[in-house]
Amino acid sequence: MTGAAIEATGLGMKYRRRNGGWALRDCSFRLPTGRICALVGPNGAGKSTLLALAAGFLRPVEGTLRILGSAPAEARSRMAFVAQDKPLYPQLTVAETLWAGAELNPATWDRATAERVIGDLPRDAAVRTLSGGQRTRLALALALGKRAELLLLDEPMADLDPLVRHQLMGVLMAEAAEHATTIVMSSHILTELEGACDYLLLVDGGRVRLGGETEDVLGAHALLTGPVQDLAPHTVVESRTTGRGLTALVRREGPVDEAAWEIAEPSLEELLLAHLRSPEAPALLTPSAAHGETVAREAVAAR
Ligand SMILES: Nc1ncnc2c1ncn2[C@@H]1O[C@H](COP(=O)(O)OP(=O)(O)OP(=O)(O)O)[C@@H](O)[C@H]1O
Repeated sequence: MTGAAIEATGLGMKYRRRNGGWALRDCSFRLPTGRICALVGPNGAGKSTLLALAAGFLRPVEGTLRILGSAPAEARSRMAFVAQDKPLYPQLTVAETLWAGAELNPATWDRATAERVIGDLPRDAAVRTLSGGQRTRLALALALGKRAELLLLDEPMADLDPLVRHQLMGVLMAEAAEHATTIVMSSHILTELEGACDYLLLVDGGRVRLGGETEDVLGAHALLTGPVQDLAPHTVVESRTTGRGLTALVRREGPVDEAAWEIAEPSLEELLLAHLRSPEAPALLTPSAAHGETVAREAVAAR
């Protein structure tokens, strides 16, 4: 088994201002190193909370979190975190911000990559005069220039125009491939994640509902269409009656009867939407994402 970039065991987090409600609860999972992980889930699911805990910006109320084998605070020099609000020093210029990045990371600073991310942003512009998308580029340049082993990116592409988004996704993927960087990237734009991410974490209601290699999680499910009503022995995530009988997204529990069903593999979007519409569907963690005895018992082997 490869090393873990993130290992969460019984992780729970409450905010004091939230009247005792859990922002995250009972989260146990493992993210192997070298993966590009899509962190998805509805608004308020707990994605930013999970990333801030991993970055060591918040402390869990329950459970433990190991980042690259250490406590989050001890792993800070080996990871980079781009928070949703992209905090930067407004009074500095672009050039001064890059200089600060180089000064803070003298051993690892990768100027060429940082410059590539910055593109044509005027180096003498003050950060406070930059647009939202330009600030994002600068924040990503700092994160990528640090040459971290783990990049935690909270909706990094949300305010970028399509051209820049495409270009920066390319830079991210190239960096990940060249340096085996682990990337965790939250996003609501599923099409953006589909081609780029090889690992998936679906968080919903403060819990991890799906975790593992995207291919394996998708492969563990099937879209079935047919005239029959009996879906046993498969676990039904979502089903609806259509003109052609029944269409269902199921978790395969053994071979599917090919004579009875038209079988298709769901797209990432179909899989995620079906789970979000069916909160009662049981969680699925593939073996590489399962961590701890309890989770291992619940883990479903990828088919
Ligand atoms: N600073 C805070 N104080 C109090 N409650 C908070 C705070 N930050 C987040 N929460 C609450 O914790 C829960 C999880 O929020 P979080 O920001 O982690 O969700 P998210 O999945 O990142 O959502 P989004 O997709 O909208 O960014 C929400 O119910 C939210 O209201």
